[in-house]
Amino acid sequence: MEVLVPFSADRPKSRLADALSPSERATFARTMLADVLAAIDRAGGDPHVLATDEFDPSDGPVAGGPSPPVTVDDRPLTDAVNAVLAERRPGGEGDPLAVVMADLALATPAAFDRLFAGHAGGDGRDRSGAPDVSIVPGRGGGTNALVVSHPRFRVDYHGASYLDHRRIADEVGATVRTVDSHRLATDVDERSDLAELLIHGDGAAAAWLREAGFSLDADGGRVGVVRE
Ligand SMILES: Nc1nc2c(ncn2[C@@H]2O[C@H](COP(=O)(O)OP(=O)(O)OP(=O)(O)O)[C@@H](O)[C@H]2O)c(=O)[nH]1
Ligand SMILES: C[C@H](OP(=O)(O)O)C(=O)O
Repeated sequence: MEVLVPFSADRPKSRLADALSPSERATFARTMLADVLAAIDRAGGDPHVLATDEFDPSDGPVAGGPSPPVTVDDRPLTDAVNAVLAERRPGGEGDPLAVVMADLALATPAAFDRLFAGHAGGDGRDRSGAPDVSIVPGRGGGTNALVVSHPRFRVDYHGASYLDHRRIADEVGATVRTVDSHRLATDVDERSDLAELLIHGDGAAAAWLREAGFSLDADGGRVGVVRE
């Protein structure tokens, strides 16, 4: 299955400005991207990066790993993803298309395998009974991942996009499966999300955080992070 991975190459992770410098945010975003691409690849997905600017996936902070094709489209996220959906027509002439955000730093191959299950995509899996659209809700009402098998479904990101996507699916007559996954529901946007990565992450991004001096702060209330 083709897996579109939107990536803000030129202006990443502004909400982490209170924890990381601009250059650190760029490196951290690329490191999370590398973890996500590796997990997709190991789940049998075929990643394709949709980036805001040119960059070379093979020339980054993480050696090795997949070096997927990169399409550059500097339009806003929603417009860029909808242009691909309109061209591919997944579930029409085209195979199902997954859309997975590049900041799902806890994602594992098993989590992606559960998401892809049932949506045939040239892998011969039986689609009988499969949903037209699978949605992975993110923290704060977002949409962390989708699998689309309906030619008229379109995205509308930001805000309570999970609810927007359920409405859009209803409007086009698409059946929906909501995928409840702790690992795929955790997108790393803000300082508080870094604790999740230190607790549950075992990839390059978690290692990068530790090497940058971050550790858990469990002194009172919800666990956070401190930086030495
Ligand atoms: N192609 C593309 N990807 C985007 C765009 N904005 C965000 N993304 C990617 O979409 C996913 C979700 O991004 P957000 O967390 O909303 O935005 P972000 O740029 O990572 O972080 P913030 O600057 O804090 O909003 C991440 O994989 C981003 O790299 C965009 O305008 N175009
Ligand atoms: C992509 C977007 O992320 P957020 O802006 O909510 O972090 C969304 O989930 O709709």
